[in-house]
Amino acid sequence: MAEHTRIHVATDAPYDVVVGTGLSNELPGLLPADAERVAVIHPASMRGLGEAIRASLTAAGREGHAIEIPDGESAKTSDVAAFCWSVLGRAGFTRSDAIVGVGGGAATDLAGFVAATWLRGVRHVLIPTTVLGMVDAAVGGKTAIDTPEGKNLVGAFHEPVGVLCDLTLLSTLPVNEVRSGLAEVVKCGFIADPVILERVEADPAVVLDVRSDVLREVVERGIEVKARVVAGDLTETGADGTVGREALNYGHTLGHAIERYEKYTLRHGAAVAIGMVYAAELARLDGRIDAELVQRHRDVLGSVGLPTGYRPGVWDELLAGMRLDKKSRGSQLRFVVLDALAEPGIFPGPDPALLTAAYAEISR
Ligand SMILES: NC(=O)c1ccc[n+]([C@@H]2O[C@H](COP(=O)([O-])OP(=O)(O)OC[C@H]3O[C@@H](n4cnc5c(N)ncnc54)[C@H](O)[C@@H]3O)[C@@H](O)[C@H]2O)c1
Ligand SMILES: O=C(O)C(=O)C[C@@H](O)[C@H](O)[C@H](O)COP(=O)(O)O
Ligand SMILES: [Zn+2]
Repeated sequence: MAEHTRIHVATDAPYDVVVGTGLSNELPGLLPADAERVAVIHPASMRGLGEAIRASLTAAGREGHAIEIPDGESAKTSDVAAFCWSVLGRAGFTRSDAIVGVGGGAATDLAGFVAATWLRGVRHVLIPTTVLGMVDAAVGGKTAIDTPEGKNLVGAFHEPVGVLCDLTLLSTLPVNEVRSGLAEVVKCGFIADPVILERVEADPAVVLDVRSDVLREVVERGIEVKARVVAGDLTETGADGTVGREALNYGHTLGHAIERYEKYTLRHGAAVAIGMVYAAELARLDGRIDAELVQRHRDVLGSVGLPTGYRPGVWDELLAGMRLDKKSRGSQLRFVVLDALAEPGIFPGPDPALLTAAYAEISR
């Protein structure tokens, strides 16, 4: 397979997602030449990598600052954002300076949010270190922090100027994190690129191997789906009458409610996997898809070790959590569903009895 793949994200401020191995030489070329100061925002567990990037920037004549944030979802808070703003302020970051976000999706969501808000927006490059970050979180410009009321409730659309996906960084990633990332990859399979599903079905074990060409292929296919969708509808307005960017939210309505209910101890991808099976059951009960396609969700997700059901007895709490989903309009819930394989659609305001019946199907 080619050493480097460049996937172009053709939005109004276009950029490339570079996928390959040993990509450290690429960073200087992606950073704006006039950025004198560069802040490297990284989680505590990525201190070695963050410091190495900071040192390489300093050696190349820039003023490098490392900003360490907590691991995982606990980075996505207003307190952590305020800490980053404080470091940038004390170091004198101006509008021509830049941010590099390194880490999983939580770190890149926070780094992107800081870049979006500092001086109302400075340029940033993202270096995702998880499968999920590479295939999804670092691409497309959705940045966010959580509030106690729910997930990603505060944020902005702010695109990076470049994304570096160095596959060698995945060598330390626990297999459960690989599984979580594969949920978003599989999501891209169901909403747009069924070849992804065929690759997983052919050999689930090889897809879980971060050194395999198959993992690389499905990651690249997932990035291509995301790049295509966000280029058509960056800010999720669906203005051309199609489902647009909301398609990428497949499985997330229930998924986000479960994540919050679990206090973020369940991986994002695991929650989204359950949410996709729920959305598939909802679509079947509404007569949109058949039982075979629902079973395909369970089989593909289950084959890579993702959960496909959730506990009974918590429906009311989950329903309350879903009301703050960004696709809701007033008191109406809206779900991304499939009308057929690779044909996503919106199901606005399902009957409450249908919502409960679909939950019964995943919580037996
Ligand atoms: N902005 C978007 O479009 C978008 C898309 C999908 C998901 N997300 C967000 O992404 C987040 C989930 O991201 P995630 O699944 O990457 O989880 P994460 O960022 O929480 O990272 C998971 C854990 O793995 C560690 N880690 C990261 N890279 C590692 C590596 N190479 N080796 C060993 N450990 C490593 C992290 O420090 C963390 O403890 C959620 O907050 C989700 O909402 C955003
Ligand atoms: O990029 C998008 O658009 C997505 O919906 C991708 C999702 O995988 C991602 O988890 C996203 O952060 C969810 O967005 P939200 O708008 O529901 O917060
Ligand atoms: Zn997601």
